[in-house]
Amino acid sequence: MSDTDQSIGTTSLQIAVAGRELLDCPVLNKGNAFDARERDLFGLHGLLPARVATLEEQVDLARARLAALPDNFARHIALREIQDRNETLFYAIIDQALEAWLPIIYTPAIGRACREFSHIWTRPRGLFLSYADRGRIAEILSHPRWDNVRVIVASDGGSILGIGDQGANGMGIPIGKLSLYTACGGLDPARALPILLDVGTDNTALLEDPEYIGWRHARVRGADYDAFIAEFVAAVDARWPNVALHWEDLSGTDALRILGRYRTRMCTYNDDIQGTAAVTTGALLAAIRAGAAPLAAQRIVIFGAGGAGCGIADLLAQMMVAEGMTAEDARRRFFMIDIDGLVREGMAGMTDGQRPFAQPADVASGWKVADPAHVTLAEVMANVRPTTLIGTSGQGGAFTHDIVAPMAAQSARPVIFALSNPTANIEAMPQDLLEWTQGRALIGTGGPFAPVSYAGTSRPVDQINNSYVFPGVGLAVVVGGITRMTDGMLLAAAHALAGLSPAAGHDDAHPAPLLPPVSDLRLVAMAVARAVIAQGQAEGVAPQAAPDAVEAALKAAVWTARYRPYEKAETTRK
Ligand SMILES: O=C([O-])CC(=O)C(=O)O
Ligand SMILES: [Mg+2]
Repeated sequence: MSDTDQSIGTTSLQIAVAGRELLDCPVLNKGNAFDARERDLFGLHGLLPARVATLEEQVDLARARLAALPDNFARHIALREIQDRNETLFYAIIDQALEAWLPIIYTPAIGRACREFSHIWTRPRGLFLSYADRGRIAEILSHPRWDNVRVIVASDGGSILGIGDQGANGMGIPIGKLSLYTACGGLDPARALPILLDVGTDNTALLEDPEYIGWRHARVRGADYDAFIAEFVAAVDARWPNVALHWEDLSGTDALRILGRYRTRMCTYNDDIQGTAAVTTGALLAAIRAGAAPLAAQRIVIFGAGGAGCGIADLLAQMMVAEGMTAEDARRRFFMIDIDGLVREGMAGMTDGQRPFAQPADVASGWKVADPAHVTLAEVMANVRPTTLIGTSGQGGAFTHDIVAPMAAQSARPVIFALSNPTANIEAMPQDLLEWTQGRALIGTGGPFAPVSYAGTSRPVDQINNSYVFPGVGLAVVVGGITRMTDGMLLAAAHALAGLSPAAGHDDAHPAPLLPPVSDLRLVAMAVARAVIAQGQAEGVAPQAAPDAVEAALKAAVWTARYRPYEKAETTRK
């Protein structure tokens, strides 16, 4: 298969398979849109009905069928089946109306799709590498089918969205994230590889489900788990030296440990930690432009001190330092709350990600608290009087009226980002947040919400989702030849995102969103990619290239959902 010149619609692809094998290959299949010439060339006569359809006709028909289905879960399943049959058609369906389709192919529908993955799974996609396969990972990866892979999303299903351990059912997420790499970042689907590292599960409902598709075993942990990951990473690195290895939805401590271990050795990043941090940082920058307290005056409470919470604190602190604060002063601005309450020095079980943000052991000595050994969110809120409250806890409804309302009394524009996903796990509903703060809060959520009305105005709800960042990062790696993902590049992504914010001219009469709309995610991915490549060049982790050349390469790399004419490669098998 040759690369195509996207600017010339007629550039053809050299195809080395034919007949039924061609129809069974989702990245090449056109269904009944193969024309007479191609039916001749590839031996498709008889395998397809006589009428030759266009992509547009296929899209219209599919959209009508999808519209007739009872709900978005049914649409998710149907779309995934289309994707497994014909990827071009799948992306053409969701093209043009990303805002409408994202909640169906991704969050929140994907939450239920993961819970029920064993029951809706029909065809193989990507790779399931189970612990029982250890010792032969390199062999499995060696299949020529994967020769063109440039971006891998890998999960062990340990902490899917806000819904916890889903074992092998977590495969829904690598598949979904890679769909967004293509839909938003223009990644050629032939270069995408979703991987589920099946190390067992501790989810008893799954272990007891006779239909469970995964390796029926308690989750492997500790040194055995790390050795399995090490074998996987070494095999990936040897097979694809320039691949982007994206980790997703590992449990918090595994996520931080693995990222720390490998990020200096290869181009690898963790989306929950770094992607979420970059989008949150970009959104906070935008909120500050819209009237939130300036960075130097921010006090930030983060409820949920796992990978995402720690990643957000880390990147925000780096931004504060970049703007002139000392590292010590910056760290003290954060109040992280985990299962054991406010994270303080000397606490048992503190993770490496939490340690820099531990408050002094006696921080609460002058506060009124019920149990000094466990300082709660409500107690922190009452005593710290934060300007920003961020939820990464997975605990639906944790931000109650009593937690939130006092913020409005203390700051003109409190910032509240309730990021947990899917909808049942969100810390507070946007409508409530606005009402409890008399419409003054600058709010954001992790998933999609319809605009909410407050005092006669309709207010869009910003989706502070890492899909504003990772598609652009992937594009940067593929086009820019990036070899390491640095914090500087994440900050550059955050600034690029804030640069597109509609919020700069915000006033009370004309409330504007913090982030550009989801329908602009392609534009956002381009801006993020540009910024990440420029920063990578400045840091010496990407080859130098003139901005014009980068721009041209970015445009040329973007895959679009249309059928290209096929020619027979020399080696076509019939
Ligand atoms: O997937 C999303 O929508 C955001 C995310 O990474 C998570 O919640 O784990
Ligand atoms: Mg995630």
